[in-house]
Amino acid sequence: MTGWDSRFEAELLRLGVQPGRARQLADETTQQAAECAAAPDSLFGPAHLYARHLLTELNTATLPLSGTKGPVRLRLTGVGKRYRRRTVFAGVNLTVRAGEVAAIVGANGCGKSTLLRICAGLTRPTSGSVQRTRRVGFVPQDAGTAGWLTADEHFTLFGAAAGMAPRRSRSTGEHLAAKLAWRPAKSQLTQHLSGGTRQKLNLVLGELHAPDLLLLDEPYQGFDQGTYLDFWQQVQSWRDAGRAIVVVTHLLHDLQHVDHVHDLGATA
Ligand SMILES: Nc1ncnc2c1ncn2[C@@H]1O[C@H](COP(=O)(O)OP(=O)(O)OP(=O)(O)O)[C@@H](O)[C@H]1O
Repeated sequence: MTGWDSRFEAELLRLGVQPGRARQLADETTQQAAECAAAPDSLFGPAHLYARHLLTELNTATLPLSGTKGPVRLRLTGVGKRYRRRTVFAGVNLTVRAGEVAAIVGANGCGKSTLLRICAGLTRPTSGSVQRTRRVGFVPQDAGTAGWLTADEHFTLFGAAAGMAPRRSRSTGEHLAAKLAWRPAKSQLTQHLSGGTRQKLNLVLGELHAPDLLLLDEPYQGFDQGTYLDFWQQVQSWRDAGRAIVVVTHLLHDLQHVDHVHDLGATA
């Protein structure tokens, strides 16, 4: 067994896969690489990232086990934010565990995006504390994409930041895009994509490195009805794979898909 294989198997075990199943998945993965005459790391990227992706795909993660609670991925305790003398919100408590989806709702301007940025560690709270897992994916409301790059170039760039090999970043990106019914054209620049497709790219980039915690700020703006439904199906598969998800939304019919609702209007 190579170092990559043992790291892959160890990550599967750490994520709660049964030893026999973990060994079987490791064997199958090694065999796949051998068939492509490639080293597993050049084909699949880092072992721990590939283990997480594979579990999402297979929906075989055993975290959380039904009836038991998964580990805490995000905990806000008494979090508040003030801009100068204006209090935006105060005293926010929220705990999201592996395998749970939380929604942050509230009127325009009550601080939903600010709270999500605090969750991501991009904005400092004025009070309270934030505990979060290390592997976080953040999908901002305004796509953080570059108009002069193609989708593939974005995948490679964002993947590299997470230590993923270019080939693996591209194949993962294309695979995730397909789940949103999008097939990126090789040479099309992002500035020529429609708003909804740019938002799909934004979502794929947030998920590319298989984070434990996904923070999504109204991620479906510009999606058509079919893609909107695909998006929620994706959320369900992330949840089943043991990820924690926080979604900012103002669409009340989204709430049927979530485990917790935090009404920020109530804590402003
Ligand atoms: N950097 C900043 N400096 C000063 N005020 C800010 C800053 N960022 C946000 N605000 C203010 O904080 C409040 C909350 O903004 P935020 O964008 O978080 O609200 P929101 O609930 O996400 O709004 P929407 O539903 O319209 O997207 C607003 O009044 C906004 O003007």
